Amino acid sequence: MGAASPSASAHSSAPAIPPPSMSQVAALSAKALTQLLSSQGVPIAGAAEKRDLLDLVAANGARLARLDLGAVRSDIEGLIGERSWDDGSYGPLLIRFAWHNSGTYDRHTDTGGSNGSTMRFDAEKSDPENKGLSHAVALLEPVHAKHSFLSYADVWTLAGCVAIEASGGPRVPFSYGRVDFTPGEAREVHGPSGCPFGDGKATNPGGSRLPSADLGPAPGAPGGCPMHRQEKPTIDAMRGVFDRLGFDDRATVNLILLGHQFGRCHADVSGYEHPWYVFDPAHWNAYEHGLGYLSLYEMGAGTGRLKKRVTNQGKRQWEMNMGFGEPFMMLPTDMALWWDEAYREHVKYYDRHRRAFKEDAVVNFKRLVELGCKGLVDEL
Ligand code: HEM
Repeated sequence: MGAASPSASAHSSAPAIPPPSMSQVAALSAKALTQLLSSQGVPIAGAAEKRDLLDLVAANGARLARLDLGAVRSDIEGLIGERSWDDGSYGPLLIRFAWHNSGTYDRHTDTGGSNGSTMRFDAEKSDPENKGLSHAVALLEPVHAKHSFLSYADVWTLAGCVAIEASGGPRVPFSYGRVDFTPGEAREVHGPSGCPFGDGKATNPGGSRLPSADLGPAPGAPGGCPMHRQEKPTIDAMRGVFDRLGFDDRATVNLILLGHQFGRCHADVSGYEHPWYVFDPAHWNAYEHGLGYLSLYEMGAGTGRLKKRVTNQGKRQWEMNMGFGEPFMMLPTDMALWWDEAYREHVKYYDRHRRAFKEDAVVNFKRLVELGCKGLVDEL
């Protein structure tokens, strides 16, 4: 995945905003259409069916502009700085939530992803990889109740974009128009469970389509052989998941480094412990203030100072204790970005090109949260 093309950001004057196309509008729910029309002062009395609303949109096309989601963004932002939660922020939880909603996409079947908000259904809700995310669902419920012209799928996804920016990262532009599947629609797409869950066994033994952080050492790998061979099962599976999503190695590295500069692991959620970036886990930091991931990897992985430890929950993680209280931690999949030669080149590239890291992060996160979504409309 290359850096954002300069031409995309180099316009000096604001481009004219075209109204949404009819095919984009047709993908909106009746609620969203009502909101769109009301926000532009179009009287909707008597328009009972979606068909009538679409007729009104067609008749008033010139008056329709994109929706301004500023009020939704600021309501979400208002929730994020919660002092009593972890490191004083719900940001990392919301970023992980948006990624887990989207990371189920399968480009081979064009199923999964954030569209449908299938994490409302039991199988995906109780996927062990999604443990802890019910807090995010509950947190965002009032936001959806207040702005119910947006689907859950849109609110959950927008929250991840807002969280990146509210945590000191770049603005991730958002496009809306995801729908919430009814149980019947979800079963039609995914079978009895109604979720993209259960068919990920090749990459995650639990059946989740999300990546497993550790599949254990390769059976029969001789002790002392290079780590990329010893940990081949985990590396092959994570590459398999990101390929299924449609991301190459560079985008994979970019997305994991983006996500795992924020937040922490929780013994009672995943069985792993501690933050990736001890100094300030609630903010975009690793590439902003000197000490990037490469420095961490070089100090740790490169010199053998990241030491393997098995947590009380039986999870293998790598830690470097620099005497700041908590150690820096790495999951086996994080270590894989150093162990695997192809991934490692991208880690090194981003350490030297930190602006490209940020630009790519915006492009890749937006792409991630739009996988499988059709007819989205850019917010104003
Ligand atoms: C191989 C891929 C990945 C694996 C195996 C993985 C695994 C994990 C695990 C085990 C946790 C700890 C959960 C807990 O104990 O609370 C976690 C947390 C987190 N992940 Fe990932 N992850 C991956 C990729 C990503 C990506 C691509 C993003 C976003 C772009 C991301 C964002 C986060 C965030 C922000 C947290 C912290 C959550 C919190 O503090 O509550 N992860 N991840």
